[in-house]
Amino acid sequence: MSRIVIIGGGPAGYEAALVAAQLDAEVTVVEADGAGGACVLSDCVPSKTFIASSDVVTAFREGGDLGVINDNPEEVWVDAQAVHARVKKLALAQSHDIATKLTKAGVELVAGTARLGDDALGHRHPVIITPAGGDEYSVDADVVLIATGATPRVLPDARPDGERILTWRQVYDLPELPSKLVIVGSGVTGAEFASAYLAAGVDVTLVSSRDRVMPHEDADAAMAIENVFRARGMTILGNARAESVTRTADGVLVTLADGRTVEASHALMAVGSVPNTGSLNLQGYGVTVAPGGYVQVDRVSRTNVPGVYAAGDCTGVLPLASVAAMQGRVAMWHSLGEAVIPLKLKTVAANVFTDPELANVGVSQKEVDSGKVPARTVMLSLDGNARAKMANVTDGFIKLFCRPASGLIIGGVVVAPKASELILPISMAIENHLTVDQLAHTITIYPSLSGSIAEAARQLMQHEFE
Ligand SMILES: Cc1cc2nc3c(=O)[nH]c(=O)nc-3n(C[C@H](O)[C@H](O)[C@H](O)COP(=O)(O)OP(=O)(O)OC[C@H]3O[C@@H](n4cnc5c(N)ncnc54)[C@H](O)[C@@H]3O)c2cc1C
Ligand SMILES: NC(=O)c1ccc[n+]([C@@H]2O[C@H](COP(=O)([O-])OP(=O)(O)OC[C@H]3O[C@@H](n4cnc5c(N)ncnc54)[C@H](O)[C@@H]3O)[C@@H](O)[C@H]2O)c1
Repeated sequence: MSRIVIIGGGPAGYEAALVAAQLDAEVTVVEADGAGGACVLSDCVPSKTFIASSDVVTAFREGGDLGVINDNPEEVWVDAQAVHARVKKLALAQSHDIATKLTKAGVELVAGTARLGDDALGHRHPVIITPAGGDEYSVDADVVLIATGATPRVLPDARPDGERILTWRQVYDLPELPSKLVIVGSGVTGAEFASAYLAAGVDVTLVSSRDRVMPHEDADAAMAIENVFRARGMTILGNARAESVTRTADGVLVTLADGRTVEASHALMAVGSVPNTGSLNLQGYGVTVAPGGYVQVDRVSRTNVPGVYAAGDCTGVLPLASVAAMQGRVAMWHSLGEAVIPLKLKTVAANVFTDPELANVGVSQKEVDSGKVPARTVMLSLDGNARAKMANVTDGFIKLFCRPASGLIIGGVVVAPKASELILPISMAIENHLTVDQLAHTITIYPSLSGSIAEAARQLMQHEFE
């Protein structure tokens, strides 16, 4: 029986553990904070739960446009303590569910921390485990999986204090919503929180280091969302780098590199993450660590040391829960001798949970524009869609990319409410090598937003005859 030790119990670690247990390995997961890791306890699950509450506020505020009158929309307010309590309760419940699943599968779950021991230059790898409140001990593993995730990046002159200068993990401890919030960093994390706080009625200023928000996303989609943000009253400072964030008597002062300053009641730092790899004795053990602290892995999650694998955010491959989970599973299938398909990022769909949402999959507009990927493109606004009109959806579009000659679908972008649910047909089309003709011939529900996906495919068909 193979002895496996997994360091970190987030999606990479716990999904790996379930696969290894299914393959009859003896598995130990060592997790510092709780089953589900940061994904469940402090990052993905809490933020999406918070957003679920802010979406309700938006629905209330916009009801008037559909003839549902709230005499005083300003009276709709967010009880921060109730929302925060719900966020924490839901995260803990999810963590508990995962712990139960692991235990039922026969996985040993140790609350504590672990690191690699001294390199024994053998086939087994010593892992030093320090259980919470207990004495450290060593386990010799045939296979070790490093799945330790990442931690919010801290700027030297903007140190979070948990009161006024916050990381995204600390916001749920606030007794009330900020009266004025400045969010530093307009990547996916910054944009999601900016959208949610704005909806919740907070005066939001977003400090964006580039000329537009979400610089890594599709430019049309990011601009569409930026326009919604501005129309709803958000202040967005473009080409602005925060140099420092300091406390004032009753709030914070953000100083930008160009000398501008912003005062607010609170600052939320969303300037990226750093991998949790500093205290694992990786270098001592001979595991290659790339610049930035990421563990270097191949597409089956192997490090350079046989028997030592790594998965998830600590590898920097693509920081998504879905990818972390697949990297973890692939590591176990590979190490336990199962047939395995190396990780493919081509069909990974991602979604930004702003309002509206932004989902994408496959090739990007940037790759098409640069000539790297030859493709035909169509971008179809949702404003002609009957269902969108009924629901008063005024912002959004569907974008499809296909191969010029064959019409094979190779990518797509959706900006819409619940874009996360609308991207699946495009992902399935890419995964299953479908053409725009095949998508166009699929009969969709009328009226539906997904009807616009088939309509976009029809438009790409028409191009073939031009
Ligand atoms: C605000 C935010 C929102 C996000 N929303 C989404 C989303 O909607 N969808 C999505 O797909 N992705 C989302 N992500 C990304 C997603 O959270 C990560 O990709 C995912 O958590 C990575 O999983 P992981 O298993 O690698 O690490 P983690 O979930 O970070 O888990 C790693 C765990 O290992 C523990 N650990 C570290 N060192 C040790 C040690 N030495 N011993 C024991 N334990 C240790 C850590 O405490 C942590 O609990 C979001 C990220 C952020 C920051
Ligand atoms: N919905 C989701 O799936 C979801 C949500 C959040 C995060 N994530 C994952 O996490 C990854 C990281 O996203 P992120 O937004 O946390 O980090 P990021 O690194 O993508 O963005 C951080 C931003 O902060 C900016 N920045 C850095 N220093 C700054 C400064 N001094 N002043 C102003 N701006 C500054 C950077 O230029 C960058 O644009 C994403 O790519 C995504 O994979 C996913």
